[in-house]
Amino acid sequence: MREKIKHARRLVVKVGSALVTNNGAGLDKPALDDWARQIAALRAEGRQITLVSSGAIAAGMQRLGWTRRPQEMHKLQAAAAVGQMGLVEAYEDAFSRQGLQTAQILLTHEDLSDRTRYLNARSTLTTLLDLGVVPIINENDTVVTDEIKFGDNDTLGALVANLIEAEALIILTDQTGLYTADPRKDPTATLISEGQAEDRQYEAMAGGAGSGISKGGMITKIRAAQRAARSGAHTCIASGRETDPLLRLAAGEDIGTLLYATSSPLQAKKQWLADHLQLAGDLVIDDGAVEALRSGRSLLPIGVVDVSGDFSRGAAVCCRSLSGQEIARGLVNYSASECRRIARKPTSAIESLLGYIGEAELIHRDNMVSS
Ligand SMILES: Nc1ncnc2c1ncn2[C@@H]1O[C@H](COP(=O)(O)OP(=O)(O)O)[C@@H](O)[C@H]1O
Ligand SMILES: N[C@@H](CCC(=O)OP(=O)(O)O)C(=O)O
Repeated sequence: MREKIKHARRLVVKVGSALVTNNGAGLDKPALDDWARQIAALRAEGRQITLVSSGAIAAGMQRLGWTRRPQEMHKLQAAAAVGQMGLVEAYEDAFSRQGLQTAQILLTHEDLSDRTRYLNARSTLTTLLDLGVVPIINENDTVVTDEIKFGDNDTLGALVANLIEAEALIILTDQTGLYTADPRKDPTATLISEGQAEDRQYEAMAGGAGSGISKGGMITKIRAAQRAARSGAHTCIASGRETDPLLRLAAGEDIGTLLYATSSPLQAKKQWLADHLQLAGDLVIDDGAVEALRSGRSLLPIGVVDVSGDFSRGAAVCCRSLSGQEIARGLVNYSASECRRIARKPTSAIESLLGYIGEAELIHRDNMVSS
């Protein structure tokens, strides 16, 4: 199984706050130098590496002399603005010593849910990689609101892996991998060497963040592996404090935890749809429509019993069963008010109800992905 990482040509490496800031003590420059050295060696083998780095808030807090992570959004955003400066400066220094150029990319979830901006982000990133530059990505913490945030950088790392169709996502953290329980709380917990990313049993083993400066914890890493697997990327969770973790993983060595992808990759557009963290509204559908969607057919207005949200044509919406379960998500051909008018009606009635001939389907199967 470890051969999967050995043969990966395009990789995303995510490093967490605890590592980058040495548990909040300030930017760990020797650690940054060490990752830059390993990444330079991987580049020299012809691999393309994108780095997703946390640490802006933790570094900003340290620069501002704050010892406790504030609760207020504006203070966190201010700390991120201060810390991001130091973070990219330190990375630029570290990579330039290896003869590599870097580029800073700050993203919000809104950037990736808008199709045009998503495609722009993808072509900029792949151009940078082709130029031999190492992109360094973080969430654009200074402008995000709850509605448009990824929330944690494990999720961001997975979405970036999907965006650039990377073959591997390597998450470096402060533990040697995924354990059967949080090793900080359960000393009998044992390391899991590998398993299927889609295997639901791992979620139950994973707890929250290990320190006050990190955000995600192990659960977001497991979910990141599930997300990355949808585009065929395999995920490794390993310690950033071991000797040469990136080089050893890339050589196929059995360290950390490998959560491998098993299902065939979703088509790129469907992948983009699946990666939407927020949807514009809900279409509640009857049992017949649930069955139609599950067998890969389009959604027709007749199967829709209720519509919630205020969305326009082309928005990404959720299709839910009568019991509230998410069945699929897709790009809708009609606005929310039009959907309400044609819900429960046969396709033949669309023209007389709306006054124009639109698409026969409310959501075409090419624009839909099952959940
Ligand atoms: N099953 C588990 N296996 C390993 N670590 C776990 C597990 N459950 C919770 N954790 C915690 O997750 C922490 C790593 O996540 P986090 O603190 O968010 O780090 P990072 O800043 O690298 O994202 C570990 O320090 C550990 O305490
Ligand atoms: N964008 C934030 C990252 C927060 C975060 O997700 O941290 P972590 O759980 O350590 O990966 C920052 O740079 O501080």
